[in-house]
Amino acid sequence: MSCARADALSARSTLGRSRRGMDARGRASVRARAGARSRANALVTTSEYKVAVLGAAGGIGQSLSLLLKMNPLISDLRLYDLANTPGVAADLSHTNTGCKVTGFMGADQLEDALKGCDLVVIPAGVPRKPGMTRDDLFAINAGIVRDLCQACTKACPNALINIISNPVNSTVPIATEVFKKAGCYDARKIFGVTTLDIVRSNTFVAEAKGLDINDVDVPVIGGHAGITILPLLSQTYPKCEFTSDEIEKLTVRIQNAGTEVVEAKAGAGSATLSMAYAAARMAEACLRGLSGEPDVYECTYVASNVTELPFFATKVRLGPNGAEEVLPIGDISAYEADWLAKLKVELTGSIEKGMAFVNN
Ligand SMILES: NC(=O)C1=CN([C@@H]2O[C@H](COP(=O)(O)OP(=O)(O)OC[C@H]3O[C@@H](n4cnc5c(N)ncnc54)[C@H](O)[C@@H]3O)[C@@H](O)[C@H]2O)C=CC1
Ligand SMILES: O=C([O-])CC(=O)C(=O)O
Repeated sequence: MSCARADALSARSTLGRSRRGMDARGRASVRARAGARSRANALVTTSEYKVAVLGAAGGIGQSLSLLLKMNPLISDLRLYDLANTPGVAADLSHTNTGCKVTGFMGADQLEDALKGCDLVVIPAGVPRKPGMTRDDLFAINAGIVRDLCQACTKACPNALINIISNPVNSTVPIATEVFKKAGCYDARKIFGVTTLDIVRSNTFVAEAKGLDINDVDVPVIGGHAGITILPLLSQTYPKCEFTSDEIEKLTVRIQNAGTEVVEAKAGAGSATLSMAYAAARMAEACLRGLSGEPDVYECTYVASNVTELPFFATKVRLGPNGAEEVLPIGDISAYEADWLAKLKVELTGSIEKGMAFVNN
């Protein structure tokens, strides 16, 4: 499939972009109200996914858990954190959606939270404060992601893993090495969640060009930190003409958008609401792929042969086994090629740092 075709499909097929995701929820709720038992049963057989959120009591975790509780593809939602999950779970359990929610608290309950899960979403860890880079979080978050992934290798070795905890450029290699060591690594199942970069790019481009936000799709490749975030404005769908000034301003804004939020929050953390929204979209795409729905695409940071780097974010086709196909970068402009050369140097260092953390 050509990249342009994949862009077009992706633009129509995911939660954030789409009226389609909202329609699916609407349809599920109408069915429930009508009490159409046989149709509801048919729905249940294809919608019984078990999902765990690790770090569920945090800024991202709580909003994300609410969005996942509203997703008709999920029947069983497990909320794990070091503290406060009983309260978050009790609160969410009062919402009248067809999904069971259970809180798990403390390391003793981690494996119970994970048992039988199809998808594990990990926003556990500390966020940035003004003046910090994402790599400054490595000292704390690397160990958190390693330990949580070790528990996944025991309790749900076949689950898809969506890693949000920063620095994503290093935490995905960490997760990979943990699964390799445990003898249950499947490159198709570990994802760094870079969806927020796509969500932001689509928003900023739609605003700048006066486009319908529901129609815009900007692929973002590379990684998820500063200059490793590379929006491919030359591949914007629908096709758009940008001046060089627009390209420079949009690219730099997208690369620094996380910092824009960190500074606006002035010490109270980083993006949580937009991140929860983006993570819910990625989780839904993974589940739709698992369910056998064709043509589900997202840009995400995965094990990749697209460049000489072992991990790289490009558009990926999601299916019953996870990342069924990692799509190539496609044609890019000279401006983008310049950034690509620079980002590879930084990304290589972050990947090596993550791998060394587990192996040395
Ligand atoms: N991939 C992306 O695009 C983005 C990633 N992030 C990252 O997400 C992470 C979480 O951010 P926030 O939710 O704002 O932070 P937060 O501090 O509000 O929440 C983090 C939660 O993780 C929990 N936690 C810490 N250690 C844990 C462990 N061992 N097991 C289970 N839970 C544990 C904490 O108790 C807390 O509830 C940060 O690393 C942040 O940098 C944030 C925004 C975007
Ligand atoms: O900037 C941060 O620290 C959080 C993040 O990854 C983002 O918002 O993209």
